[in-house]
Amino acid sequence: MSGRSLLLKVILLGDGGVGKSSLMNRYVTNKFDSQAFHTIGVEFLNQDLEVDGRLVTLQIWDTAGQERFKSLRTPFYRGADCCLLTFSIDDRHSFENLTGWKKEFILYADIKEPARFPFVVLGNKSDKSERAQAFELEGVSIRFRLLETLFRDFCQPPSGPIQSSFGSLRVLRSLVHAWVGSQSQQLDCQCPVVVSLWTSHRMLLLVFFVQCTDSWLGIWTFSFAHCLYSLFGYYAVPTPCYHRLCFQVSPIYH
Ligand SMILES: Nc1nc2c(ncn2[C@@H]2O[C@H](COP(=O)(O)OP(=O)(O)OP(=O)(O)O)[C@@H](O)[C@H]2O)c(=O)[nH]1
Repeated sequence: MSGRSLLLKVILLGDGGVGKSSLMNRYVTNKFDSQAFHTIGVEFLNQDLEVDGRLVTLQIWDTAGQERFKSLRTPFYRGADCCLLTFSIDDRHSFENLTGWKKEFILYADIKEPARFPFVVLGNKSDKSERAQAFELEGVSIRFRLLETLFRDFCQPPSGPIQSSFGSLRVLRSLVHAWVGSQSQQLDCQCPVVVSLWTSHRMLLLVFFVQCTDSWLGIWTFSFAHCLYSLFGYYAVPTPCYHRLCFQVSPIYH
């Protein structure tokens, strides 16, 4: 391993109770507290990773999702390298609110080119699939229309090759690698991908890599996934491989 560590600031945003603190603690300390309290303001933990032989320190900032803590969390958005927009799959509003979270982040982090900024959407609490299925019955397409809107919104075709402030998407991929373990080992692509993965404690991650060199391919991929879901109730997971675009099909819930 070479050189000094590269520090990467990652911000977790999302409604109160979606599980941001739990995600962070699970990732860094491998602990899960079913009686977790609401965060007040912000907290952060560091996690070291090795990426391509280089040491990267992820500084993960967990923020308070409740509205009353807005003024306490927003000053910490500046300087972020990546924003993880988190929702709970059993709470549709937490998903609908992601657009607002994204706007808040762009404003307070003073992001000049939002279309080039790496946002990742995480859907947490996959173990609560029964409630999520109730949403399905309420209106099957609502959630996916939202996903599509969000995806399109995030996936404005960039004007040039992606140049994130920390070099490349490799670091982000490594974050997801570490997060979801061995299942994500094939995450090596240059296009936006929609991934659904279960972690060891059954969190579903819907990960949208939205900064990419070829957005149109991503939109096509997403449409394909959407079609599969509409037709068969299955979600297509492009096994991320840019040159040989191949698909695994997995049920979105258990
Ligand atoms: N069933 C289930 N519960 C979870 C999961 N992740 C978190 N929780 C629970 O959800 C509750 C809220 O989790 P937190 O991690 O505190 O949520 P938060 O988003 O940090 O909330 P704020 O601090 O208010 O912004 C806690 O009781 C957790 O135990 C999960 O994957 N499945």
